[in-house]
Amino acid sequence: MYIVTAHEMYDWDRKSIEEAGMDGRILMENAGRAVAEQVEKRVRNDQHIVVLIGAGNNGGDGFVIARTLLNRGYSVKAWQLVSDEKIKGDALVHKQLYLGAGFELAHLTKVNVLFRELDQADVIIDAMLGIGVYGKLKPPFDQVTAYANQSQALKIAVDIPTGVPADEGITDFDGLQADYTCIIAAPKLSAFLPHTAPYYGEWEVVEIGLPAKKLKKTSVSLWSSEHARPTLPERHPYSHKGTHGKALVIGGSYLMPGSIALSARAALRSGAGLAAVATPKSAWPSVSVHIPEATAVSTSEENGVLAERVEVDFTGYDAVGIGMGMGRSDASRTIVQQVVEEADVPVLIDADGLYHLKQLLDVLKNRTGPAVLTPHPGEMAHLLGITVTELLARPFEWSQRFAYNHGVYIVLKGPSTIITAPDGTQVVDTSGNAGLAKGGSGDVLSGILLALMMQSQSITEALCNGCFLHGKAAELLTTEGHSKADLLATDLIEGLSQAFRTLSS
Ligand SMILES: NC(=O)C1=CN([C@@H]2O[C@H](COP(=O)(O)OP(=O)(O)OC[C@H]3O[C@@H](n4cnc5c(N)ncnc54)[C@H](O)[C@@H]3O)[C@@H](O)[C@H]2O)[C@@H](O)CC1
Ligand SMILES: Nc1ncnc2c1ncn2[C@@H]1O[C@H](COP(=O)(O)OP(=O)(O)O)[C@@H](O)[C@H]1O
Ligand SMILES: [K+]
Repeated sequence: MYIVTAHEMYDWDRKSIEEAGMDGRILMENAGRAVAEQVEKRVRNDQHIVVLIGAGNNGGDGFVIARTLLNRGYSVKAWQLVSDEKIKGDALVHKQLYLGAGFELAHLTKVNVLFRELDQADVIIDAMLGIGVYGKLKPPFDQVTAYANQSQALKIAVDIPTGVPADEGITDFDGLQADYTCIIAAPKLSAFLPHTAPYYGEWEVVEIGLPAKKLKKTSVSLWSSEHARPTLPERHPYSHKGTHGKALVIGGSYLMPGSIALSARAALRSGAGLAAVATPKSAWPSVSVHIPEATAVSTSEENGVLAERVEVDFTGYDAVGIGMGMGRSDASRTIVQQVVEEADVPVLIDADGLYHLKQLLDVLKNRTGPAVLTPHPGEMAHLLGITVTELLARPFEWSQRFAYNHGVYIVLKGPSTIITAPDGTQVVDTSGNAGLAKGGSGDVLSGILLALMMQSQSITEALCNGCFLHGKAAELLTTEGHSKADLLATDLIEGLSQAFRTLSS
């Protein structure tokens, strides 16, 4: 499923009408009816519904919704919040159809009268403003939105909650806090941004008859189980351990042996044929106890951390992961540099490896083999030299710029993880839940990604599937047995079995 900007949405709409001969009035009818169907699933017909209607096409959808629900016997009061001359085009056609059907329309004169009505409402349908919003809400939308936000009624937004921008980059806005948003035709970028996504509540996308072929291929899409199922690595009956790849993970330290153990174990649980660990000798006993299947690479150490170079031949491995629990000593930076310069196989850089990478960006640019960076927002902001707030206002744009300029893959982690390829194409994975907000989850993800990178044709697919399995494992574990509070990274590794089984069945 493609994720669109407001511009891409308008472009799709325009081409459907101008090139495919679609009629905007039919699209509006389809949109309103599709939303009404979703409303019916959530609302009983003894509940009182208030539909708030604005000036644009979002308001036009509101007229269709009100008419459809009234025809089906629901108790509905439609409120037009703007003056008559502001209702134009397709919205005016549907206003006339609404009135022609003999239904009553209330006009806003004094906001207090509307507020008394909202006090009586069980359900508020927000058809005030859609993707055409610009700037902060003007009266009466600002007051009505603020009042609705205080209401206990179920709030259902049409396409996008009023006031919320469709695109990234706008942080100063007042938005309607919806419980559920019925998105028209394609999810907008803001459904995946940490500062705007919470306004949507739960959401779903409804199809309204826009010709799929008229949507210009957008650069962002959404990953789902339908993509994961056919692209997950298969295990051929005659395969051997070498077929599934030998991973080398470099990291860990005397005081932080856990991270590298989690990564190595997650890699083997995700199908890697072999895993070797390069960690200080003093850390190895604590690591190996958690992962007897892994082998150790001989290393030298200084004060419990890896010293200078690791004496390994990278050509003996199918992928290298570096940084987990490695520490931030100068010596560990030289090892990150060594890996970036010398390992031609795909390299995944995480955690302390990313900290060092900030000083190695020129080396990174000159690298020819694939590189995958797996930052959380703090690490990504550090790499870019900006604040986390600046990053999160435009995570798609920043990731795209960095991936393109440095020729790397980026997995920007979060509730909506953004996977960016060096050519700038982006995929969003929304699997997972707050059970993952605990130290160690990221180390597990690195191991999963490493294993899938070795077993997949496409690195992007490997990264998308890895994030999806990680999130799915958390979802399955917190549906049965675990809670989001008690879930540990080690549980997540064991939960991978169920995630793999669910996706392959
Ligand atoms: N293919 C499509 O794109 C379709 C879109 N539809 C609906 O149309 C919507 C987009 O329609 P429009 O482009 O008319 O946009 P809106 O419905 O968001 O209305 C924009 C109008 O609202 C006013 N406005 C903008 N910012 C404001 C602010 N800050 N405070 C107060 N008023 C403000 C302006 O008068 C502007 O013209 C979508 O969100 C969707 O609900 C559907 O009708 C069906 C088809
Ligand atoms: N609230 C959340 N909802 C969904 N996923 C989350 C949430 N919080 C964290 N995650 C996921 O958990 C992982 C955390 O990674 P990271 O911050 O690097 O953790 P650590 O390095 O401490 O193990 C990422 O994959 C991230 O997407
Ligand atoms: K709306």
